[in-house]
Amino acid sequence: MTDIEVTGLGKRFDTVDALTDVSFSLSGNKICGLLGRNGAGKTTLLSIVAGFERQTGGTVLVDGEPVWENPVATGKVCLVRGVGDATAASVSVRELLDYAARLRPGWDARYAGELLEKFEVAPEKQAKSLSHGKRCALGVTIGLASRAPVTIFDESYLGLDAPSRYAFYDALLADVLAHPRLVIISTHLIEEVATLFEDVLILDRGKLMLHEDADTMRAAGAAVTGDAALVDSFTLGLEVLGERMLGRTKSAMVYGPLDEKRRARAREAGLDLDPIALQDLFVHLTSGGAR
Ligand SMILES: Nc1ncnc2c1ncn2[C@@H]1O[C@H](COP(=O)(O)OP(=O)(O)OP(=O)(O)O)[C@@H](O)[C@H]1O
Repeated sequence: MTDIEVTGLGKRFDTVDALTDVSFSLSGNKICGLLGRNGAGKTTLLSIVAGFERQTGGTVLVDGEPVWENPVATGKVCLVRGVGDATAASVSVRELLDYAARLRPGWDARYAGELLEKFEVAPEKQAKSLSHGKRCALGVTIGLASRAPVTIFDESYLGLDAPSRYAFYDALLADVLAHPRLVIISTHLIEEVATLFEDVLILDRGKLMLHEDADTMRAAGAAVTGDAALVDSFTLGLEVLGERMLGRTKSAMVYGPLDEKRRARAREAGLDLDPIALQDLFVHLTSGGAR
């Protein structure tokens, strides 16, 4: 089991503070979601954690070791950024996987082959000549088959079409169950992957806004559904994040804990209470002005 300890992390690019005083720790075998709007600092943070980029302040430790220019620490982290940096290479897919196999002690060649078949990526093709979606598929194949103790997908599956994205989610879940490890998924498209997350980190303008386990986050609000008039009466005085109508039925997303008395009132009124969608919460928490 590998752990990551980030303390007071800062990164300045010329005049831009991409990260400011970010601190958190992750340990245990689980899937964590790193959420943030465009420009929030996700790629910068993950690049520093993987040792691709050097911080300008603070520390990042992997199993107690600083990551910058330290192969002991960086060898434990596999970061797939976008389509995967490696997929731009002028080599065949097969050669690229052979290279990954030499680099990654946990590499599973048979599994990599199965994934290529699943995503219909031809091993003899030049990696950089693949379509954008197939390069994404190759990137996530390298990430999954690396079996690195810390595997990071930085928006790396977003170029996949819907069937391939769901194939990726299924493969990830099955593989993490069979080979437990720490996985970090960075995204701003949350709905599809939200159910995979056990932990959620939200970055906002370079600062860590929230680090919570996903169940606690979902319990921070509720979706109240039922007859529109009854929903309106129930939500009076509560913070409502959004509403949806379907005929006479309304669903309102309420932010803030509901005590047992209120929950009983909802039941008596025939209203349904469900956990709030992570996406709705994310939009609410980070919508303080577009950049
Ligand atoms: N090499 C760089 N030089 C200058 N500024 C940079 C550099 N890399 C990132 N930045 C700036 O740092 C901030 C964070 O960028 P970053 O790419 O980490 O955000 P992100 O959350 O990954 O965004 P997105 O979701 O749009 O990919 C942005 O303001 C960006 O312009």
